[in-house]
Amino acid sequence: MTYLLALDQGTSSSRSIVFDRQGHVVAQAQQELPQIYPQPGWVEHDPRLIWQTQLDTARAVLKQAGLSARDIHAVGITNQRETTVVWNRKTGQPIHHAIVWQDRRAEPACARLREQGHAALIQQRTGLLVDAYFSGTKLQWILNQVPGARAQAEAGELAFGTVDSWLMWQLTGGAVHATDVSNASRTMLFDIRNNRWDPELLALLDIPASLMPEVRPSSADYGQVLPELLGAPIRIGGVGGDQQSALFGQACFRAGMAKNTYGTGCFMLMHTGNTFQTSQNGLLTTSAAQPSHQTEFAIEGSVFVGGAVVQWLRDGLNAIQASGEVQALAQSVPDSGGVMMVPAFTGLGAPYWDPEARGTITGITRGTTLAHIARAALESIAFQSTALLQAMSRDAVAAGGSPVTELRVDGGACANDLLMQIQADLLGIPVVRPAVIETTALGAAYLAGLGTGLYAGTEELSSQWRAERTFLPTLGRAQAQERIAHWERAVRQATAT
Ligand SMILES: Nc1ncnc2c1ncn2[C@@H]1O[C@H](COP(=O)(O)OP(=O)(O)O)[C@@H](O)[C@H]1O
Ligand SMILES: O=P(O)(O)OC[C@H](O)CO
Repeated sequence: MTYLLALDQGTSSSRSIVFDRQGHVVAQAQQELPQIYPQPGWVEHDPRLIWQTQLDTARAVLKQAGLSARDIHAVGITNQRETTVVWNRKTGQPIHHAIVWQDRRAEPACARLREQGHAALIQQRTGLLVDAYFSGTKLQWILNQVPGARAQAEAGELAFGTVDSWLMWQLTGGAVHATDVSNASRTMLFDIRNNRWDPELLALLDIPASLMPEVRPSSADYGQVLPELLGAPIRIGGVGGDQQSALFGQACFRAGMAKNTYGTGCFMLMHTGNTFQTSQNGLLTTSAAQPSHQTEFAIEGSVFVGGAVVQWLRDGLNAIQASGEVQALAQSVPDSGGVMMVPAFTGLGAPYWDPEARGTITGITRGTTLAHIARAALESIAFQSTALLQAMSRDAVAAGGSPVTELRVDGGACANDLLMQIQADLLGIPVVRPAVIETTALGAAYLAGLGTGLYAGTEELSSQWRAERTFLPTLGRAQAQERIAHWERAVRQATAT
């Protein structure tokens, strides 16, 4: 048998999964990653723990699967994106904690970039809107704030990387300082049409080019895992940012194919083929995972509070004991009884982009119960995702394509059948849940398999993709539109607060 090992380094945990050649999960191991909150709005990780937890799970999963490193054909890496690590090339030690993608400390630097009129250039080159979310201004912050960092950087002593680069450096004992195009596209420093670091943007943010990792396709030779780490050397054959990796694992390889990941937040990506297209509807353009040197793009939108609204029902309202109980509670009523929840706990993301918006629950009457609120909470996940998909479809049509015709889903909350049915009803298109919902890790395994010649091409991967269940819309379009209009009214109320 031939196996692939995916290392999936996420925001809240490090996971390792062994897949067989057909893409079935053979074994998985997971460890929590401690979060560090030094100040309001700041979020950090200890890079040494990122590495340690990842290595521990890789060792654990091989043990669980009863395999040795020699049984593993190749390793694929997928990771939380944008999170920024800077380390000393000689000692291999990080010079600061990793600044996590959620961290807002670079907002003043971004405001300056916007005020100085650089937003249009940045969007043209990188596909991104100027925001503290991306790595560029986090890296700039480290160089400016960590004592001695700038001088060391200018002397060529430091290396920058997103989490994939950091893991590769550790896995190869410092032999490889590289990243893939999909991770690079989240830095706000990468020219996504020409697949290279942009000298003008590096200069604008005052970042010496010597810090930057070499950029390779998502399927490529990324060196070998040191034999002492897992027991034998293994080739690293694939790397992808987690959302692009999920798009790949969902076999969305062609323009117009889209996936939504329902985790803490929701991340929706639509492949746009080889065409670079900036969104006219508040979405981002990003590099898709690229198995070859051919550029491929995606349009992306994210919802900040997705499954997290269910955590709030559990921890904030004590309405349920465990996330999985929300379905039964919400199903105990036929509808939300006119209650509408906009979970703008931390502002609203795409396509609304309102950092000042705050959560609202409207339409409460004497008859409202916790069950109505739970139903409205689930609906809010689907409404927010609907707004993203509608924005994407408008972008696709504006570029001469067609609206999205099917949505593939994954992530923890896609296990909720009621949520998936509500989603299909609102969208008016089939919502398809695959047999393997570990699509992020699967994407990395597939990229590694392609990079090492295990698969002939993406057609073979498309033929391996299997639906577990398809949710078809049952609600009339007029009714769906009425409900969406109600949601949009509620959003206007939440943004007016
Ligand atoms: N049955 C369910 N219905 C709705 N939400 C759920 C359900 N099960 C888990 N969730 C939510 O999904 C999220 C966990 O999904 P996961 O993909 O593990 O997230 P992440 O990768 O962001 O940590 C949590 O926010 C949880 O509340
Ligand atoms: O680690 P996740 O799944 O929360 O994903 C984080 C995203 O990559 C952030 O852009």
